Amino acid sequence: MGKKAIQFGSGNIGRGFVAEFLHQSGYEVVFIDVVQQIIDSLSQSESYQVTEVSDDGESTKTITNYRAISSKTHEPEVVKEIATADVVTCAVGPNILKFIAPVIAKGIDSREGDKPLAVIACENAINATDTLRGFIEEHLDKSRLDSLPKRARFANSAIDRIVPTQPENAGLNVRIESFYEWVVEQTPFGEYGHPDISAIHWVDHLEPYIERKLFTVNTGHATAAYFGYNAGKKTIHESLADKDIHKAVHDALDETAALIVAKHGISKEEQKGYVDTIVKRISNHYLEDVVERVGRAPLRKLSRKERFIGPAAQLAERGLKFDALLGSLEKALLFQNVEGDEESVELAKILKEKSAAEATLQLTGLESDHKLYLPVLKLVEKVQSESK
Ligand SMILES: NC(=O)c1ccc[n+]([C@@H]2O[C@H](COP(=O)([O-])OP(=O)(O)OC[C@H]3O[C@@H](n4cnc5c(N)ncnc54)[C@H](O)[C@@H]3O)[C@@H](O)[C@H]2O)c1
Ligand SMILES: O=P(O)(O)OC[C@@H](O)[C@@H](O)[C@H](O)[C@H](O)CO
Repeated sequence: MGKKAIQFGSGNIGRGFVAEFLHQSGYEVVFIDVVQQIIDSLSQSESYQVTEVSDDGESTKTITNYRAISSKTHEPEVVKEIATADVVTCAVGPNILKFIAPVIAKGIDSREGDKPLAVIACENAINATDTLRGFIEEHLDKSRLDSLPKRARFANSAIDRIVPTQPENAGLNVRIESFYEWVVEQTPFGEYGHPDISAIHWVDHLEPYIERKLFTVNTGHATAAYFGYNAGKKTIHESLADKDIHKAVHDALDETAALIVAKHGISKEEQKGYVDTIVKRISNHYLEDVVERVGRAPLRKLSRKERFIGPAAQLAERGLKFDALLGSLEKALLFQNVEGDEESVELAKILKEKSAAEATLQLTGLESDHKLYLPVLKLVEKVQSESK
């Protein structure tokens, strides 16, 4: 039998990145989603195209050898597929992991244990696979937990490729940037060895990679999005063309660079080169990446380990500067009541109805004795008083 991968989430990253590389490595891909329209489109087509766009022009790859199943209407089929798969990946969003866990648990429970399933969550979050594993374990047959390592192995990953919201008439086709990075822990696979997926850079320690990615690409991206949104810009490219926003992004990335250099032993020169590449990437005008996509789900982005509070808290602990990150945070707090974004509506409600202390705790999870707590509390008070 050929190699089979189950991909939860057939959205931008699912189709445009994960499935592309699974396909390239010889896997049949079974997409699992809950949106019937996308299941139908995938089921009724034999191929779709992934087009890389850059200054060097366009280059298109055709993806074939896939099927699609709805976990909403056909859960038993999904369980059967997982029982005989080599790999489970997901790109559904960090808040959705708890919803896909029960069916993955059933699939793992129905495996016998000749070779473990490789589970790799491909989300923008620190240790998303560990989070998914925690939810899966809540649903596993407790009497068989001893044999879990023979039935499944779990590896954290860092995934980087900009896949913007696609034009409405694009169908299944995806336009993306040519750059990509997919880094995954290899130690969890132990004696079995990691799965054979050509795009992946396998490492023993993921933290430097995931923190560098989240606190550079995503901190810079989100800073451009929130400043841009508040200045009436449409895209990230347009935002970065504004010299004040460009400076705000660089200032924030100078601060996160200080953390990355101090914590992970990456040289200043290497980090500077990385930052320059990232700013060039997020400025890519071919991508038409709208500020609402990049700023989406502000409650997740404001949380304790995420792209602003995560690095700012660590900088504060080290006695290093974090003022520019506070500037980004202020703009993020103003991303309120954005059409189609439930979290932005909830953010507005929290800031309106809660005291500054309650809102600070709920939004950021910062401990009241943390060095970052008071500066953030003051910022929350300022945003609240200016909104009145
Ligand atoms: N787009 C990017 O540039 C990019 C890059 C790197 C990482 N990521 C990360 O990848 C993840 C997905 O992002 P995206 O941009 O592809 O989002 P997306 O909204 O395009 O895709 C998410 C998909 O998950 C599906 N889904 C939702 N609930 C589900 C469920 N219960 N079961 C199965 N499928 C479900 C949705 O229907 C949708 O098709 C996020 O964690 C994001 O941070 C995105
Ligand atoms: O996906 P989010 O909501 O965590 O962040 C939005 C963008 O910054 C993100 O999708 C980037 O495009 C991506 O992380 C690039 O690798």
